[in-house]
This record gives sequence, structure tokens and C-alpha cells, in this order.
Amino acid sequence: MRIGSIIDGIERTKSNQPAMYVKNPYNEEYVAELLPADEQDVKEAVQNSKDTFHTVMKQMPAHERADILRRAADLLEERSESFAEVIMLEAGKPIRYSRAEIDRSIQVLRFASEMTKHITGEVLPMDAAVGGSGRKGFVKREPIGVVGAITPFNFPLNLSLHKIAPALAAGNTIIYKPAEKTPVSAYKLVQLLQEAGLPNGVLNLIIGTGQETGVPLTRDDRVQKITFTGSLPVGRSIQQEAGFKKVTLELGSNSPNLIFEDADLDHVVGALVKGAFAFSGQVCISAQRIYVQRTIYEMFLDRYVQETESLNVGNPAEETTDIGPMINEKEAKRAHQWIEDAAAKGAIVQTGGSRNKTMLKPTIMTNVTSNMKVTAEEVFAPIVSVIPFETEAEAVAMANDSIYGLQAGVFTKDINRAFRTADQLETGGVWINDISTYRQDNHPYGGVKQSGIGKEGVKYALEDMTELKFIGIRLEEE
Ligand SMILES: NC(=O)C1=CN([C@@H]2O[C@H](COP(=O)(O)OP(=O)(O)OC[C@H]3O[C@@H](n4cnc5c(N)ncnc54)[C@H](O)[C@@H]3O)[C@@H](O)[C@H]2O)C=CC1
Ligand SMILES: O=C(O)[C@H](O)CS(=O)(=O)O
Repeated sequence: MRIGSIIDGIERTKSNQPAMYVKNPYNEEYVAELLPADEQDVKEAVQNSKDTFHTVMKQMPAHERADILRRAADLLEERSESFAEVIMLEAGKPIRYSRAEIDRSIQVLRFASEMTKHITGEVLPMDAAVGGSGRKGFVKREPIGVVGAITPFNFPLNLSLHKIAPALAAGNTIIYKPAEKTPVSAYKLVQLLQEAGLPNGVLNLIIGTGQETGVPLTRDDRVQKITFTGSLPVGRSIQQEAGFKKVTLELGSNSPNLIFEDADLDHVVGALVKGAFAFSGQVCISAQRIYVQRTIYEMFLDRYVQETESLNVGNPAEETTDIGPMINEKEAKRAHQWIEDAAAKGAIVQTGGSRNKTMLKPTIMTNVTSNMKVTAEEVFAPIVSVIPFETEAEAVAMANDSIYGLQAGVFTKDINRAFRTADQLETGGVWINDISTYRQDNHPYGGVKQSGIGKEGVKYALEDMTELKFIGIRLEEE
């Protein structure tokens, strides 16, 4: 399979750039050849998106946008197995988890379709201001224009739809720059939306590297907003390059989970095995730091190690596989090195710790300190640290000792402690009696501190992809 950028509905079949290849991270089998775009392609895509915004999108009524999104959801449901297979092949995500991603993507399209018909404004009480009597004031939401969507490899379909679906619902055009590691699902998604009735040029696809295509897209003044999900260094660079446009940044994390002595351990152990190791920890809200009250620390650790060791590690294509490969060998080596660095400083590997090519065994570490990379930075790998605490205040202080603040989990049966702790945690979201890794697609989602700027979750992304316009009238006196 060869794939190129799709601009104004037409696929580019030639490239001035060296070809790139997508390989299955588990066995290195060929998945696709890419024809990467360059800066000139990006410029043409932006001009086309700008023109299409004025000639097509501005005229398209809400009910038509809602219908396209609903038809896309129906088509994705029909083809869910083939999309799941693509994600499994290009990202190495175990097939059961790939299917779960498709189910969520369908929901995101449906939420967006429903929201399209409820983009409302307000009527202002103008006479509340001195001199305002005899005036009427209205606030309406308008689409912002061209949205640049730059996405990561780990949830290639769902995290892309968290940008594309609300942007379409709001009536914008989009330039979609998916991760070069996982562009096949992106390519299939653009084709599916075209089949659902999206006119040419409303969603332009740019296949290419961050440097060749992401940077010029970010810098282009004809783009009104960049919505980015990915790593902190790239997010920082986007913030600097974006100039005078809106920016949403969904970045990394080293999410804390706090387990108090009254928690339901039967639930907590299983939930945190999944929360730390699903998709080999390559989830930005993955449980990375687990704080356990000292009185139950040993009991939790024993059960946690035991349940982790029962995970099936292997081929992501197999139904029974829990843990597959990491995205590439470079990332697996980097993560393995972090384990070794921590061990050299006194950390103990309770289980795991070994690597074979892209396969890193689920790893639990104890005796860690806050200056080790495995706790201080985002590991984005199947590595979790378990740390004891004595008091609620100590647990909250350790959890907040991070440059990140995306989501946290708190486990307790004491409702007062649950809310007290949730109020004090410096994160964009807190789950009580669930893992930091749990996300629903309709709640506001996004970090504080260096985990990002702005919120996603269909309604919230949509709001940020519209501009408020005020229209006032001074009525003539009789
Ligand atoms: N907060 C959130 O919702 C999420 C955050 N992430 C973060 O993403 C990272 C892993 O994903 P990756 O794909 O490796 O991230 P990445 O940051 O390397 O790449 C993400 C996207 O940015 C593009 N890019 C790279 N350099 C660029 C530049 N200078 N200007 C513009 N675009 C550029 C890439 O081509 C890709 O499409 C982790 O750090 C993870 O925490 C991942 C998923 C969700
Ligand atoms: O959608 C999700 O489950 C998460 O946002 C994926 S990630 O952002 O944590 O990687």
C-alpha cells in the first residue's frame, strides 16, 4: 500500500521527499510506503482549506454537517474490524485494545454530530449597563476558519477525531497532519469522511514529518488554530512558532494514583494493572506513580506484582495478548535505560525490567526517589513505581511534586477524604475510585502545568473552535 497526502480530494502520487515506510512494531513486517509532503504541499493545502472555508463550509447548514458526521459514524461501525486491524498493524496495539479505540471513535463522531445542532448563543441584558436601555445585544458562535490538527501515534484514530469531529461540527475546514508513525488509519479516515459526504477540501490530509510539514503548518498565518496532541518538547516549539493563532496543547504526564487504606483492593489491583500497562504504558494518562498508604503497602505490592506477572505479553494480533510491543526499538531502549539508571541509584525492580527488541516486560519499581527519570519524567512505557505514604497530606504533596498535571486517580471509601484530595490535586481531572487512565470522550480533558493548554472532550473542543461574535442594535425611539 502506498499513501500520499490528500488535498482538495485528490491524492498526491509523487513526492520530492525520500519515501518513508511504516512497519509493524512487533515483527517489522511492511505495512505501507509513504510519499511525504513538503513545505510547498503544505502551502497549497492551506490555501485550498482557506478557499474551501469561504466557498463551501460557510454555506453548509448545521443539519448537513450533523448528517455527514452521523454517516461517518455508521460507516466506521460497519468497517470497525478493518480499522482495528490497521491500528494493530501500524501501532502494534493489541487487537482487543484497537477495537476499543474504534468503539470510542464512533462515539466521538456521534457526540459531534449531536452537538452540531446545539451551537447556540445568548441574548444579553443590555439595559444592565448605564446608557444601555433601548439597545439589544446578541452573542453568536461562528467557526474560526482553518484548523491545523497535529496528532500522535498512540491513539491514532480517536485522538485525531477529538480534533476533526468538533472542528467539522463547528463549520471549519481542517488540515490534518497525523503522526508519520501511524498514517494509515488517518488516510482511511479521510477517505471514509469523503464517502460520508464531506466535500473536497474540507479535510486536507498532509502526510509527512513534523519538521517538513508540522512546522510550516504551525507558522502559516492563514491557519486560525493549531490543535496539537503529543510530547512536551514539540508542544513547546508549537507554542513558540504559532504566532498570533489559537493553540490547544494536549501534552504528557506522569499520572499519580493514590490508594488509601480503606480502598477496595480487589478492584484497585486489577484496575491499576490495566492503568499502568495498557498499550505498554504509551498512554499519556497512564498510571506512572502509585502512592499506597503504608498500612496496606506490602499487601498491595504482593498482589500487584502477582497480577502483573499473569499478563500475556506477545503478538498484538492475538486475541489473548494483553501487552504488545512499544512503538519502536529506539523508544524501548530509551525506557529500558531509564530502568537501569533508576536501579543504579537504588531503585528495586520488583518484576519485569527486561527487553527484547521492541518488547519491554511490564515493570514495577519500588524504592524510587523523585529525582529519578522513572518518576520525574513521562516514561510512556510499561513502567510503574509504587511508593508508600503515611498521611493524606504527604500523599498529596508527593503527587503534586511534578511539572505535569493531567489526570489523577484516588481510591478511598471516605467521601470527605475523596473530595478533599480531589480538590488539592494539581491536575486537569481527578477520578475517584477509578484509575487516572480512565477517560470518557464527553468530559473536559486537558492538563494544567506543563501537561498542556486548553481542553478537549467534544463540547469543549468545539467551543474553542468557534469565535464569539457580538451583534448589538440601538433601537430608534418612537
Ligand atoms: N495529553 C494527551 O492527550 C496526549 C499526549 N500524548 C503525548 O504524545 C507523546 C507521544 O506521541 P508522539 O507521536 O511520539 O509525539 P510527538 O510529539 O513526537 O509527535 C506528535 C506529532 O507532532 C508532529 N511534530 C513533531 N515535531 C513537530 C514540530 N516541530 N512542529 C509541529 N509538529 C511536529 C509529529 O510529526 C506528530 O504528528 C507523549 O509525550 C505523550 O504524552 C499522547 C497522547 C495523548
Ligand atoms: O483518549 C484517551 O484514552 C487518552 O487521551 C489517550 S492519551 O491521551 O492518554 O494518550
